[in-house]
Amino acid sequence: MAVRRSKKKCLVIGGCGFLGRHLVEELLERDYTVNVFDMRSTFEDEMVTFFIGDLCKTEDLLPAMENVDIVFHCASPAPSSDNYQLFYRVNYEGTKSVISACKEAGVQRLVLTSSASVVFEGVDIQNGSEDLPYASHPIDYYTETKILQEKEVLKSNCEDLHTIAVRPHGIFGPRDPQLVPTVVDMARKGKSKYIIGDGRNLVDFTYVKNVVHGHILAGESLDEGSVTCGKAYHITNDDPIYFWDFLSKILIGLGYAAPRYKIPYTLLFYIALVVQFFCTLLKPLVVIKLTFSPMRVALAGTHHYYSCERAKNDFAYKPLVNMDKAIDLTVQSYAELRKKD
Ligand SMILES: NC(=O)C1=CN([C@@H]2O[C@H](COP(=O)(O)OP(=O)(O)OC[C@H]3O[C@@H](n4cnc5c(N)ncnc54)[C@H](O)[C@@H]3O)[C@@H](O)[C@H]2O)C=CC1
Ligand SMILES: CC(C)=CCC[C@@H](C)[C@H]1CC[C@H]2C3=C(CC[C@]12C)[C@@]1(C)CCC(=O)C[C@@H]1CC3
Repeated sequence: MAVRRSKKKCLVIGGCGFLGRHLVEELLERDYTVNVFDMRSTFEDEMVTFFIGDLCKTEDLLPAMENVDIVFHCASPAPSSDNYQLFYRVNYEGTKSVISACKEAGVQRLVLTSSASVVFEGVDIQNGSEDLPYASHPIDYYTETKILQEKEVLKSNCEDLHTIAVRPHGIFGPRDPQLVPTVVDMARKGKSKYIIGDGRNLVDFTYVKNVVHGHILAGESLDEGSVTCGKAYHITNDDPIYFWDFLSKILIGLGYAAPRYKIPYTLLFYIALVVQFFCTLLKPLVVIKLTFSPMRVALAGTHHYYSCERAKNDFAYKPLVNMDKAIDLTVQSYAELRKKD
């Protein structure tokens, strides 16, 4: 008689990262058995089996996929890196390795963490649905390879491997290495006094626990014949907020002053483009990290918020934590970044 496993087993690729580790914690809460695959180790948990390797190598992935029901692929190089080769290798070629490893190991469900930015070209998007076309001029290399990656995952959906792409936007929460630390760094350097544009551009910032909830529901939905197979889904807080109100709440919560002085969006965007051009010319001699890259200026000065109706309809998604509570929990978790008197 075949032995029936009672618990579902999953693998989180990128499980030592910000989103990945929150996903691991919630999967354990919901009684899944969890494997983690990552190229680095950032925490220990006796309930988790860790595999260290490079996702671009199928042979590294295979041992981690043994008897796995659902693979969550949420690994990527940091978006702030400017290295096209790295993005292409990990996000595109690496994702193809993940797909072949899933097929070879007999995994039936694959959930990709994509990004809502795959449709963003630097111009306003208001309540955008998943039917928007992919950006024909993506705002950076990261986004360009997230598009390639998502296309590959969705087209590999077949009878044996059911795939889905979750598109979060602006993830924040405890242990995020990117958003809150960057904003605080800017404040400490006196660069957070300015508002780009009129300050009334609405944006999705999504609390990490809501993103995790969306991923788990997406994975659970991938039954044979489900409408969700081969599709992309926005996962948001379903509560767009003025970009500058969000930043102000984080800054004030941590004891810093809110941005006050308005700079015209178009002016700053073109300045950022020119500065980026000179930085590229100087790259062989010196590497300069721009605080106001054209990508950041575009993200800070335009509307970009998305509808999550499809996720609500197809797998009953609804955010678990509202915006005020999410900001509060996030601010409380960053005691070390609080302004010292
Ligand atoms: N942070 C955000 O606001 C958003 C993130 N996303 C996506 O969510 C996912 C997770 O992002 P975060 O948790 O913020 O990033 P993170 O940088 O905290 O985690 C990514 C993890 O991937 C691992 N990784 C990278 N290359 C690898 C390789 N070759 N082999 C094995 N592991 C590798 C890293 O070691 C890291 O632990 C990414 O796919 C990202 O594109 C999407 C939308 C917004
Ligand atoms: C210009 C300024 C005031 C920037 C400070 C905040 C930024 C560090 C974040 C604001 C929006 C964020 C964001 C991302 C990274 C961090 C921000 C630029 C992503 C690019 C991360 C990866 C994605 O897939 C899309 C995100 C969009 C929003």
